[in-house]
Amino acid sequence: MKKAVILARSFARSAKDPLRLLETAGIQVEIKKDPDPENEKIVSELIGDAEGVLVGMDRVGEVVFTNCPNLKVVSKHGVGVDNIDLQSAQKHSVVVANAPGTNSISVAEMAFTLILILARKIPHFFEQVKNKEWGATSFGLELEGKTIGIVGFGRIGKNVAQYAQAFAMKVLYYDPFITDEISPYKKVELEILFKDADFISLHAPLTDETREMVNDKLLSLMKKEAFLINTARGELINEEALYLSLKENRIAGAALDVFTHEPPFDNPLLSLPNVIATPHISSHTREANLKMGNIAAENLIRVFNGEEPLYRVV
Ligand SMILES: NC(=O)C1=CN([C@@H]2O[C@H](COP(=O)(O)OP(=O)(O)OC[C@H]3O[C@@H](n4cnc5c(N)ncnc54)[C@H](OP(=O)(O)O)[C@@H]3O)[C@@H](O)[C@H]2O)C=CC1
Ligand SMILES: O=C(O)C(=O)CO
Repeated sequence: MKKAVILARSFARSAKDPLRLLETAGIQVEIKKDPDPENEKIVSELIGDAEGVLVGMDRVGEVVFTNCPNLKVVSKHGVGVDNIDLQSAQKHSVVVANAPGTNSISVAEMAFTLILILARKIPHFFEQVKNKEWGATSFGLELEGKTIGIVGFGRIGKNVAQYAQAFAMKVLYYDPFITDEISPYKKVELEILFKDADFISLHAPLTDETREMVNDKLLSLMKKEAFLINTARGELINEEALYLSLKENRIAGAALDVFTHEPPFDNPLLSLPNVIATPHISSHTREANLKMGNIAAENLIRVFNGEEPLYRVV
């Protein structure tokens, strides 16, 4: 009987159907809690002699591939595969698969939720009510007529653009891999996007090109009233530069679902009054969790059966 270890945290919480898929396929499933997803040694120990692993943000690199020679497939419970060393996987002949599109609605809805929360200063007013202070102490903003800049115009970015259009916002996007204009949106250079947008939402994958793409130079182009929203990956931003921009009120605020190191409990960004944060939960809805789980399970089963996964990365 082939064995698969499940490390993806949200899978373990509500994965009735995907779990049934795996068990019906005759796979021995072990659900384990990963206490330190960035530590490859621990990840290796948890995988042990299993042939398959279903991961969330658990780091899978050379250490894991070397320590787990039985491993045949790494199935990502989600989209971004930046936590998996793809070159190393190829070197060790391990298949990597992911679940594109399964969480794009949830993440786009989350990004837009954060935009609305920032625009209407919800955390500030909630604190105020809890402190028994009633009435408006400051003004929010309407979205109508404002400009949103979307970095990375893939599945999630395009959903965010649709929502923005429904709010009568102007939509700018930057994506070097899209050559044609996608009407009614406007493709622009990254610098123009940072200069002109009132809200900037990041939706690019983490790659060598995008790592710390949001640096001091780009941040310095932003309007003083503009907000940055990141539901993609923390590493897209140089966090030190962002900290200074926010601390010196050179930009209005930021909403961050993701950080360079997670959990970010010691991250100074969390001490700033103009930052709101969530614990990497943009895809955590019942609907997306089920879709991610089913595709991730199906990918694993297919590779175990000697077939192509639905979405092979390498
Ligand atoms: N917080 C969370 O819980 C979640 C975070 N995510 C993150 O969001 C990212 C985007 O997801 P999704 O929209 O589904 O992915 P997609 O692949 O559909 O979209 C990403 C887009 O960004 C483009 N891109 C690549 N490089 C750059 C660059 N240098 N600058 C700008 N754009 C670039 C891609 O082009 P091309 O396709 O040609 O490479 C693609 O069009 C994921 O990679 C993941 O890291 C995703 C889900 C949940
Ligand atoms: O799908 C992804 O890349 C995620 O980050 C899911 O949490």
